[in-house]
Amino acid sequence: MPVRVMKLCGVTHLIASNAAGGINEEYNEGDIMIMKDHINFMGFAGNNPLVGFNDERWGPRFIPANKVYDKGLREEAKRIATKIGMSPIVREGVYVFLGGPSFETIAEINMFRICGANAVGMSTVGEALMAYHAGMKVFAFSLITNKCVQDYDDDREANHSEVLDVGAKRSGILKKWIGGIVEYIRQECHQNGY
Ligand SMILES: O=P(O)(O)O[C@@H]1C[C@H](O)[C@@H](CO)O1
Ligand SMILES: Nc1nc2[nH]cnc2c(=O)[nH]1
Repeated sequence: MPVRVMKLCGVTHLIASNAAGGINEEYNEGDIMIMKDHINFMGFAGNNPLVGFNDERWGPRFIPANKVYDKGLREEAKRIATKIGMSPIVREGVYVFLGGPSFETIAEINMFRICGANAVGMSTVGEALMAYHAGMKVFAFSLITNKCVQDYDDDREANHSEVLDVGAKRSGILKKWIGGIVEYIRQECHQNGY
């Protein structure tokens, strides 16, 4: 498990990113959504990375999941976003994790919107749960690469090339933002004697 290898190497914080479709109709292509929570839809079907024998050296058998995404890191990330002038594109919301690789049907998107999801994607939740279980602080965000189709009269179709295009377009500002967050984590580790 890569996250556990990181833990063995002394890593204390996980920063995870993903490309995601925007379900919240106020979200625009190119927005960045800080993950404040997730819906582990894969987990509903028993596909949780913590299933199976639990070695207590990694963490306890049963863990709470209401504080997976560290509040202090989220607040700091918003502060840095304001400082570098990117707050107009920064959101905070709930990510729903599906297995893919097909994108969603209109009925699925409508269901997830009603369930409180703001963005949908195919990753991150497994890694976040593993890291939180092992005592690491987790920060995760989604780059909204497309607005999900939620209407049968909308002829657009989700596709991977727009995901890559939006990723390339936002790479500069994301490097600056993540650089600021990493510097904050470095100082925090230093203060805590790591
Ligand atoms: O960042 P991830 O890997 O979650 O990106 C999503 C899932 C697929 O790799 C890709 C689909 O276009 O976006
Ligand atoms: N599942 C899913 N993953 C994505 N990654 C980027 N856009 C999307 C999307 O609309 N749905």
